[in-house]
Amino acid sequence: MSEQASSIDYIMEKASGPHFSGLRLNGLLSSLSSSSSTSPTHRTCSVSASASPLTPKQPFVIGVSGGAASGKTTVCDMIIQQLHDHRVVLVNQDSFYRGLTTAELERVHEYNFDHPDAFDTEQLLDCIQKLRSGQPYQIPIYDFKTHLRCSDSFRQVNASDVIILEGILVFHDPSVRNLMNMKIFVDTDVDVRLARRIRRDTVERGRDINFVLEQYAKFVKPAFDDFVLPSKKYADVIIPRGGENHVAIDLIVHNIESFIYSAPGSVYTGVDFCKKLCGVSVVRR
Ligand SMILES: Nc1ncnc2c1ncn2[C@@H]1O[C@H](COP(=O)(O)OP(=O)(O)O)[C@@H](O)[C@H]1O
Ligand SMILES: O=c1ccn([C@@H]2O[C@H](COP(=O)(O)O)[C@@H](O)[C@H]2O)c(=O)[nH]1
Repeated sequence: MSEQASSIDYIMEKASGPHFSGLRLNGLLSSLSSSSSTSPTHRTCSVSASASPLTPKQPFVIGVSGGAASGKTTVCDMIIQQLHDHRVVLVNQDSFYRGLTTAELERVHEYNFDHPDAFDTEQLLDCIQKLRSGQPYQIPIYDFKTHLRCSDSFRQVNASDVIILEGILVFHDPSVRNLMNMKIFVDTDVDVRLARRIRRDTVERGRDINFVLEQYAKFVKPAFDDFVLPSKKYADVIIPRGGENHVAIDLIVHNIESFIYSAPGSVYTGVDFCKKLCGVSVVRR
């Protein structure tokens, strides 16, 4: 054990006598949390109480929405990196795209991938419900080049402390949205999103530039205005500039950790949380 960790243990043990009743971490955290959520100026670090209250050890569900190429995946990766002491699973809404039929494939230029009906939301809901109740799930694998799902392989995900659901329309369906304990919207300038999309779709997804621009004007932009932007109002936290915004990401991670450490039935103790605040790595019991 490091010197820093052992000295924190010493301080906490010393404090755990008659004086310790003054440091009830759960109460402290919940009062901090509720005071921040009532103040508009602290809105960026409040946690939504919209999902049903967490039962012991139930995973914390985070929704991350925003326009295509806004930096959602990048933000999720940064959150996951900082939550390295915990079991975190990332679920991409993209994995739940319905594979196109032969007829749809023949007229792929006319297919709207940005409409809510393009996703199998029933299956996505089933996935989040199962993961939330601690069951494993086999997530489909969608191929952006063929517009089909792999018929014989899946991504197996297991029970976790935190579930992050990322996608352009994860706030659209109320039954999915209501499973979330925290909702984040990544807000990136429209020109930046288009420039990134052109690069990604031509380089990584092997698309022709004319197809990308035509698809953008015909489907992506109108669907952003009709479905994605209106769902921004459900967000608890709005991150301007996506992954560049380290301050917002640090605040979010801090808030998630305070919930994990203070959840009823948590495997962590108040000492763990104090260690974490002091920058000491905490190992799950
Ligand atoms: N802050 C950033 N600066 C530069 N490029 C970025 C930044 N964030 C994301 N990108 C790039 O933009 C593209 C889309 O980012 P991604 O995180 O996958 O967005 P989304 O998941 O919203 O589609 C990727 O190629 C990624 O590398
Ligand atoms: O076969 C497909 C499926 C989806 N798209 C586009 O992808 C984006 C959503 O992905 P992000 O990772 O959130 O950027 C959406 O705008 C669809 O238009 C596609 O082009 N082809």
